[in-house]
Amino acid sequence: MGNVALKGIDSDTTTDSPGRAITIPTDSLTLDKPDHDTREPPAPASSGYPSQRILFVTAEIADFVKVGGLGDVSSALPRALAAHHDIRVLIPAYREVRDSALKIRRVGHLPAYADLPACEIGEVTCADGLVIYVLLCSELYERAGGPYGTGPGGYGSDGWEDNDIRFARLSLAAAEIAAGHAGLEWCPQLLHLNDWACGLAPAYLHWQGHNVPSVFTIHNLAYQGLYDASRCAALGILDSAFHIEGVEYYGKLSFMKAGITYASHVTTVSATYAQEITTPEFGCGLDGLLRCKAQQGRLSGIPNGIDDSWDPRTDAHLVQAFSANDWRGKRANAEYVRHRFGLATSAGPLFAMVSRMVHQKGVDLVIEAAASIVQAGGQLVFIGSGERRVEIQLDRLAERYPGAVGVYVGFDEDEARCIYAGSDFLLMPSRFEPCGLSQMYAQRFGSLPIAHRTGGLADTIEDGVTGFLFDEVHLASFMQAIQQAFLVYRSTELFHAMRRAAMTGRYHWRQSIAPYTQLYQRISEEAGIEAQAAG
Ligand SMILES: Nc1ncnc2c1ncn2[C@@H]1O[C@H](COP(=O)(O)OP(=O)(O)O[C@H]2O[C@H](CO)[C@@H](O)[C@H](O)[C@H]2O)[C@@H](O)[C@H]1O
Repeated sequence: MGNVALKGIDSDTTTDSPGRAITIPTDSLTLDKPDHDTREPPAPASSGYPSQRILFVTAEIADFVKVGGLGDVSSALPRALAAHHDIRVLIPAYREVRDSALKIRRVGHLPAYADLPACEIGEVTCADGLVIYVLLCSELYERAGGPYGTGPGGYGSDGWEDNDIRFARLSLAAAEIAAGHAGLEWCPQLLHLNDWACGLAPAYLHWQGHNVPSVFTIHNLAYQGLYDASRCAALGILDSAFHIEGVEYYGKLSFMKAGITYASHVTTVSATYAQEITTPEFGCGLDGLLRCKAQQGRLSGIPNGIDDSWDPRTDAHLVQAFSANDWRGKRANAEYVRHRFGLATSAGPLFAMVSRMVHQKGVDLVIEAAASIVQAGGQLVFIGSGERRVEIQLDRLAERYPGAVGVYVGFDEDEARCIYAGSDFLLMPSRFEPCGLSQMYAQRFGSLPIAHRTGGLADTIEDGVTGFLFDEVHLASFMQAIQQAFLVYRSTELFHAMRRAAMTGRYHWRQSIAPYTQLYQRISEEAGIEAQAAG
């Protein structure tokens, strides 16, 4: 693949410093493409594999409650997999579930176990037919606040004081349903578990002697569900399981480690992150265990996708629909965002950050870069919530640069969609990023991501084609990428070519069906063989 300076662009406008031309791989360009092309490359066939009954277990789902990307995945992936499998979801019955208009039918009951209270299982059928089991236990789940605590922005175990009980209850419910002990008419053949909140499920299955295969997906290794060892008895965890090859992690009980240790297979949400977490730099103290899983062929990366609702031609949240080559609609969204955030009319580029405002996301770097962006004629909008200290810094930034920096501290998906549609560039200097959905949404909406070359960002952004990547999480490296973005912005033809390339949809959940299906089949066969051998 050759990298050449783009034909027809004045070389002066594509060079920021001697010898540093902005280049674009010629065979990736879609310069002559007439319109936004969302055709997917054909996904590898999954039809040769039998359909399975799968219980997808999660602490959040965008249908009811979403803190971040896990909520999106939990809503979209089971729906995509439903094309091939009988897949149902299990979530706690949070207040938002009870308050929704959907009818809850009581279908099962689970007894108390250790300090985990008895609970009931309700069944909800969404308008599109997706069946969601909800764990009814008002003392644990019906509260004013988020799924993990009152503070927004994290998947942490440091929120509600009884999160160990709340999520052990969820995990045990999943295990009991899989073992056929919940009184449901439906019994899964396989569990698909997500992040630390479900980590104890395969452990309970193992301790209770049930051979049900499970996939444990890591969406973010940094949030581990760590608790004092003295909590084991309350959660029904035997002393004999509290050791280095069980659930013990540097003297603490780790839900994340339980999931990794006892699940049949561990996945994470991009190929690069699957490799990164086997290193001390990204492994959060679990890299040794993860290296071992990788050597056994029990760790893989299956990238996230995005669903059909992310389409600028049809998204009803936007002030005006648009497509590639129809930039009037995109400009109308930019005007809306500028107006909404109190920014001045400007011919300069609009940079955006849509994110949980936490250390992972590198918002400190964006705050550092803000002065240079504004001085160069750019504007910035932020939407997000998270660490209070960061929120205050953002508010100060907006006060310092009235008309050039706008901040909304909070969570609002409709506004987030307008910002992806209205912005020219999305800033994502994440220190690590398991996959990242925001950069895919931005690309689909013609906003070019400027991102750290890590995890899923490295896998989903083509530097100089569909966005910009930089190598080191420090200001100088980030600023180089921002300077490239300014240069491209000034060269309309190149800018529009990159936008078109970014908008050409390549990341769809349909592409995840085959790899998950193949994995489900493999671990089911292995469980069957082991069961026969054991019998
Ligand atoms: N203030 C706000 N208002 C409205 N919407 C907001 C918002 N702040 C964030 N969002 C939305 O939240 C989602 C964020 O998803 P990401 O995947 O980019 O990151 P997150 O770290 O939450 O997810 C983790 O899990 C996912 C799923 O696997 C991985 O992709 C990711 O790398 C990992 O860190 C996007 O839908 C974004 O639009």
